[in-house]
Amino acid sequence: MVTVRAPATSANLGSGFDVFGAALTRPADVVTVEKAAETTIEVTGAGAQYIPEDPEKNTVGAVVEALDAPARIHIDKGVRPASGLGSSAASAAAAAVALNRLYDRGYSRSELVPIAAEGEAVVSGVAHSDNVAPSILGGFTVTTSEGTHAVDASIPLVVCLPDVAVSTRDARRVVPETASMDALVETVGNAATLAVGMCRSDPDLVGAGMSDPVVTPERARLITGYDDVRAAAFDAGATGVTVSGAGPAILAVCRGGRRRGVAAAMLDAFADAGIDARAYQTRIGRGSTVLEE
Ligand SMILES: Nc1ncnc2c1ncn2[C@@H]1O[C@H](COP(=O)(O)OP(=O)(O)OP(=O)(O)O)[C@@H](O)[C@H]1O
Ligand SMILES: N[C@@H](CCO)C(=O)O
Repeated sequence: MVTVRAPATSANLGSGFDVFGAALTRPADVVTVEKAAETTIEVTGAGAQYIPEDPEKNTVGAVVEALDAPARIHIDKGVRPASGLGSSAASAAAAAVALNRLYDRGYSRSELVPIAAEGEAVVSGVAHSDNVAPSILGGFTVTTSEGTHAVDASIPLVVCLPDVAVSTRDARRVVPETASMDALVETVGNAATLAVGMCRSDPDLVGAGMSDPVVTPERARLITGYDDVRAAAFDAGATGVTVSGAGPAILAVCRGGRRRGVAAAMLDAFADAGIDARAYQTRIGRGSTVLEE
């Protein structure tokens, strides 16, 4: 038996659509696997009632297939589905690390990233790796078709999760098919600024580099109260605010000591819009951890 904890993640970070990702210290999924002749999946925890236990429909089932590793699997969800916090990816990441150990497949953490990404194709139609990469490797990650680079960074964050669901599949439909050269130049500049900020663990640079003129404005329209929550976070001292992944969670970058005030301001703004929400005071953290084997 092997048990692995895989953290929630925030993908895109604004300017790095389908490329950037960051592991969060909390929340997390915990997946336990035991060898079995046939794969069965049991799901408990946050939003379990919305998650299929059929291996054909669960992200973990695709990982079992890719590793040829049938197992009795228990998923304890800490990351609510359709959150923008890499819920589907956290389960897939934990399962990839756990099944690799259980069956002694010998893949490196980096080699497990595309394997876990097969699960994302099951739910969103695209095997994007920007959530599974940080959930496995930890830190800030840059993922391209050539592979993933991970950087340890110490950046305080708040993620505010409203009590509404936005599926990645739906949120990908609003992504523009084209962008102007001006928008491209602005985005490249911002993404590069953010990457430098991560290497320096500088929340001012990271926050400034999250601005994105292409995808985020379209995604923000799907989140009731977004503009007010964003403004409230800036007023409380956030250095940057954007949609986390495909939403509806909203990510705020903070300097040390500002998270409590930023979290309270974001919750108040959602409440003013008539929406219940919860806030996680978190930071960029480590990837999947083996808890028991
Ligand atoms: N193991 C799993 N954990 C969570 N969701 C799963 C899992 N397997 C299948 N799903 C399905 O995936 C969908 C949620 O995935 P989706 O990518 O939309 O959200 P997310 O992972 O929270 O978001 P994001 O990728 O934007 O961070 C739901 O329809 C859910 O039923
Ligand atoms: N890059 C993905 C992350 C969400 O899973 C998107 O924004 O659609």
